[in-house]
Amino acid sequence: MVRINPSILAADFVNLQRDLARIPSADFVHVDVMDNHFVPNLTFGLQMVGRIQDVSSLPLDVHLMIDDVDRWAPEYAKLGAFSVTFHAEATDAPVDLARRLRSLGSRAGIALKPGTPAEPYLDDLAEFDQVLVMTVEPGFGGQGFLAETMPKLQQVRDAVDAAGVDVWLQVDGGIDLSTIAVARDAGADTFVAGSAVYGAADPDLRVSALREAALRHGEQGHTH
Ligand SMILES: O=C(CO)[C@H](O)[C@H](O)COP(=O)(O)O
Ligand SMILES: [Fe+2]
Repeated sequence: MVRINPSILAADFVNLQRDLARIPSADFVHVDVMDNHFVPNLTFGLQMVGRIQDVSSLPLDVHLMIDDVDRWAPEYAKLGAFSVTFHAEATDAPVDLARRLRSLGSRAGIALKPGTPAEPYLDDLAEFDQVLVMTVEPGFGGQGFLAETMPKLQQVRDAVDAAGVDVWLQVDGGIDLSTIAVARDAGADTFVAGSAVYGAADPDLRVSALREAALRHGEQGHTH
């Protein structure tokens, strides 16, 4: 199973509805919320994500790069977001927050910055629906893929398989037609791509090409 989630961080913010309609073959639309606090960049908040939820035909994969997630993440679940991912670095009680998100009907994701170890969360994998291993420092699109995050991704993949739990493994940052194979090989099944999709002349064709690149690689040697 391979999921391709285009990030609208690379879309045209004044033509978002048009750009949302340009990716019909995607699985989810990835929505990056930044507060200029947790990361040094600012995008949009609850009101905007509510409107995206209203007009999008794809389910929302919300990535919160904000502080105060205990307060704010449940609000995104209440909007009807399919999945809400908060950063591990932004809360002292990730399991409690994940339970709250699930109780509100959303999937619960936990994200790890490149320098954040996975070990503290590996015993609680069943509490989450998704682990996002960041492959860039969060905050900006268009950055280069950090291959040094791959051992951590593999570690999470091994722990998920050993526990026999259904947790999606997402990568986000610098995913393109070549790095998607590297991340697939290390165990990712859910791929966020911003500039690789919206920088293409035909974004939907690029979604298909990314999916094929991941699947083709999987056939050739992927064993997870
Ligand atoms: O969370 C993010 C940045 O913090 C974005 O989802 C990510 O960077 C996507 O952009 P690109 O594919 O261009 O790297
Ligand atoms: Fe993201």
